[in-house]
Amino acid sequence: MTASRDPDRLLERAGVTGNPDRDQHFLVDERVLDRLPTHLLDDTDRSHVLEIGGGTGALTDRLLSTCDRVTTVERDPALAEFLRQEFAAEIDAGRLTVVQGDALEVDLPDATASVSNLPYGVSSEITFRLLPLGIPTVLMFQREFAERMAADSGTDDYGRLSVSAGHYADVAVVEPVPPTAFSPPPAVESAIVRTTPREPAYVVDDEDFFLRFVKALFTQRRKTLRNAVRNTAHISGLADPDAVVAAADESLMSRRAGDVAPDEFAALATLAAEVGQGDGDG
Ligand SMILES: C[S@@+](CC[C@H](N)C(=O)[O-])C[C@H]1O[C@@H](n2cnc3c(N)ncnc32)[C@H](O)[C@@H]1O
Repeated sequence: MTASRDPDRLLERAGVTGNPDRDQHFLVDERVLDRLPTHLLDDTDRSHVLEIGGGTGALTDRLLSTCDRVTTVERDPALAEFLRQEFAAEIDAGRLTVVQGDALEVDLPDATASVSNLPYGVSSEITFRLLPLGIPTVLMFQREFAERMAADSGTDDYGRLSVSAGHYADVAVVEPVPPTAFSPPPAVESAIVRTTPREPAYVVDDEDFFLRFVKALFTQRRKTLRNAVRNTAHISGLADPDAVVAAADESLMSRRAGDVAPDEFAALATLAAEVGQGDGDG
């Protein structure tokens, strides 16, 4: 990091205070900022790192020190303009691209990894744009969200978020972060999560159906899958849930959603899409 880019000076130069209504909580704890990129595994390809929510550039600066090239996406036009001025030399050298826009809408580049302090209001939507890219990520989340995402089957926190994330990646909470690390401090605790892409054991052709199916089954997490598949057909859109129950492994159907691993859900969703859609469009 260059000394003139310590987080407080960046905030001062940008002339902002951070607006929680716009998901703006800037990291000001230098140790947390320094550690964020180090949570990428050693063998991670750092040739092009994607940052969502550049803010005033405190993390962008760290990424430029540890990675070859960075693209940062920032929705706020004033902050994007500040980043363009502050980092003009890096932009001219072809090491930084600032994209002004909504990370849910802009085309994301072919990055090799992502390190981001995410806007919490849209962290779920952004995560499910990033994970299908199949790249390693280190992301800051609201702590409760992070714990649900990383939860193992059989625990209270395990749910549709853990299954959907676990389908794409191995997920680990690597560091808790207190509100005092941010300006202004958020009302919630935070945590840094590392995701390492994995090849799902079952390729799900229809991701939308998979996510809808898992969501539906977790609305009945205390019922056996046999009952949950039948009772939630109106949510998952299955035309013929009985056909799914008949075709699926009997012992799996006797278990509850909270005890079923992501790969088992993927296999069941693949089967359900094949045999449970009825004759029509499902
Ligand atoms: C939690 S702050 C992090 C800022 C900076 N990276 C840091 O660590 O200090 C999130 C940033 O994301 C921006 N943001 C909010 N919603 C966004 C969206 N949908 N797409 C892109 N950026 C967004 C905010 O303006 C803010 O600068």
